[in-house]
Amino acid sequence: MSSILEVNDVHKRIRGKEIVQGLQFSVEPGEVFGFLGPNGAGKTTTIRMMVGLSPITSGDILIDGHSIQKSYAKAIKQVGAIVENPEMYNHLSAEKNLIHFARMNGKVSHGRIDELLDLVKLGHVKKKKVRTFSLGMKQRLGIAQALLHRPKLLILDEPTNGLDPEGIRMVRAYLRRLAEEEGLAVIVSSHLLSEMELMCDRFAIIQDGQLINIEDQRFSQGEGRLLPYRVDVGPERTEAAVQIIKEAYPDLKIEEADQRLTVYIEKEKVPALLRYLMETGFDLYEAKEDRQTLEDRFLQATSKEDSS
Ligand SMILES: Nc1ncnc2c1ncn2[C@@H]1O[C@H](COP(=O)(O)OP(=O)(O)OP(=O)(O)O)[C@@H](O)[C@H]1O
Repeated sequence: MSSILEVNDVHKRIRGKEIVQGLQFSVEPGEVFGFLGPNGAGKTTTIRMMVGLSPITSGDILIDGHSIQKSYAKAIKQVGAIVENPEMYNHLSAEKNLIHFARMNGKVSHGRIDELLDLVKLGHVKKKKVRTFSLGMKQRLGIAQALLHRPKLLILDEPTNGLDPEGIRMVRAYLRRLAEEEGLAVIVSSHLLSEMELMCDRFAIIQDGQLINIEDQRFSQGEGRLLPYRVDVGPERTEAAVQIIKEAYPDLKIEEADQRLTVYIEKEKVPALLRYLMETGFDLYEAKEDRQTLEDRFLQATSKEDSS
């Protein structure tokens, strides 16, 4: 499968300051890709380069194989973006707004406009004036607008900014649907970890203009995956518990550290293991999945090395 977006060793320098330093990643059709980083990390600057709003100092960005620098028209044709707040005419209805933007885009059928209004769940209020809309409804209309020309890549800078939890939940739900049903690739930026975790298939963590890590959530979910499970049977009995587990589960990977044991096991098999330990005479002080939260991993990834 060929990537819809390729960011190749992109640098951005403004007045001698390196704001983006060699970013490199790609985004595939049908995935929701997050761009995560603290304030000032360089997310907006990178997104502005992706859509040709800001020149690239060195490196290149390809959209559907076309360089945004050398073949701007071809590249941008595949992009729908909301980088700043979507411009809407408050005195016009949702439908009229889309008709207006459709005219600027060339040919867009009324069918497409209705389809998009339904997709972002505004079909029932399409005749209402935008000034009566909540922020979340305006955001959704903005997304419909960005999708008018059937782009392959949708770019949203902080799409849930200023939304309440219900609004965030809705944005999340239809972005996922768009990616799955239309094969659209979606890039969202945010400084909120919890949002990225819920919304994205993968996300890049950036800090000080550098890519620190790419998390692929698809590998950390799903059946058959071995989870680290920490079991505390009391420090004196840890060694004995390891032996007894090995007898019944000879293939299980077991680690012992700090007088605690960690087994790598499928979630569905955990109750049987715990039952087995209790039936063989062990007390269980604690038994829980030993997975670092995203927040732990993020803090670990972004914590700076002590330079002293
Ligand atoms: N035109 C400019 N001139 C000078 N510095 C700039 C300019 N644009 C951005 N910067 C600096 O580049 C860095 C990255 O900014 P950017 O807006 O891309 O970060 P961000 O990750 O989007 O942050 P936020 O979440 O706050 O929007 C910041 O330190 C910012 O001050």
